[in-house]
Amino acid sequence: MSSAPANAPLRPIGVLGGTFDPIHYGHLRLAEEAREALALERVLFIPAGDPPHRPAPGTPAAHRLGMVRCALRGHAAFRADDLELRRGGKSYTVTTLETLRRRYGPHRPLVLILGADAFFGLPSWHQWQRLFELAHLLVAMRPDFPPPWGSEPPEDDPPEPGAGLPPALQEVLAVRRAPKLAHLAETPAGLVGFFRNTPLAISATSIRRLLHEGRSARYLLPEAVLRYIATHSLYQGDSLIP
Ligand SMILES: Nc1ncnc2c1ncn2[C@@H]1O[C@H](COP(=O)(O)OP(=O)(O)OP(=O)(O)O)[C@@H](O)[C@H]1O
Ligand SMILES: O=C(O)c1ccc[n+]([C@@H]2O[C@H](COP(=O)([O-])O)[C@@H](O)[C@H]2O)c1
Repeated sequence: MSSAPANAPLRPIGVLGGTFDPIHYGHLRLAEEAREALALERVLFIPAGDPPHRPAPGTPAAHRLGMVRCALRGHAAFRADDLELRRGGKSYTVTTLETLRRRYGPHRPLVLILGADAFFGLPSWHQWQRLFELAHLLVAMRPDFPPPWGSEPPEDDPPEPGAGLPPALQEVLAVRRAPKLAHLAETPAGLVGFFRNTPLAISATSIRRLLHEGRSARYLLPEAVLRYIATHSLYQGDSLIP
């Protein structure tokens, strides 16, 4: 039985989709900081079966899911969710959010967490405008990409959208940008929050490259994931490196 009072506000659910080839500390730290900042009840890590905007991943979906499960073990609020793997076809985020909206009901805040690189490409996503009907967006910094906001504002001011953003995103932000992150917990969907997460210059691409070259990837991803990779002899072939 839940210990929350009957009229307690519904805590938001975080959603972090990715190819996770492999999962690394950039993903995990982002999810942890988002969980803390927004008091997320849980964060769902959703490996894409067939990621829409990139070539098919070199690593089978079962192994990408296996690595996510290894990485999340022991964290009570983090869950691997294989809904996109079970669904088959292109892993459109809009379809995933429709499923989650049915699962959690109309009132629960859903927060789609994504890095600045993914956010810049948003206008090319399948039915991207529908995403805002289904969830909020929390946009995180990535050191190798320009931040989605312009010059760095003083700590207490909300960051302003950057001039380099595609016009379609500027239009969306003019209406939907949340002045405070806390607003994302107050309604089910529709806002965009900019997140001052700890910038970590870690990517799955750089990890695949290190492993392919026989170099160490320690401390870029959990030891349990490195053991999984060794056990299953992953990331040894040329075709896995772009
Ligand atoms: N270091 C990071 N900091 C913040 N966000 C990240 C980081 N790495 C990945 N993300 C975000 O996590 C989500 C899933 O990323 P993905 O699984 O594609 O990892 P990746 O490291 O970008 O992979 P690849 O190098 O293969 O493109 C995306 O929204 C991405 O922007
Ligand atoms: O729905 C879309 O059209 C769409 C287009 C590109 C990316 N996505 C999702 O964005 C997440 C990050 O994608 P990627 O390729 O950076 O791993 C992952 O969950 C993808 O399924 C979704």
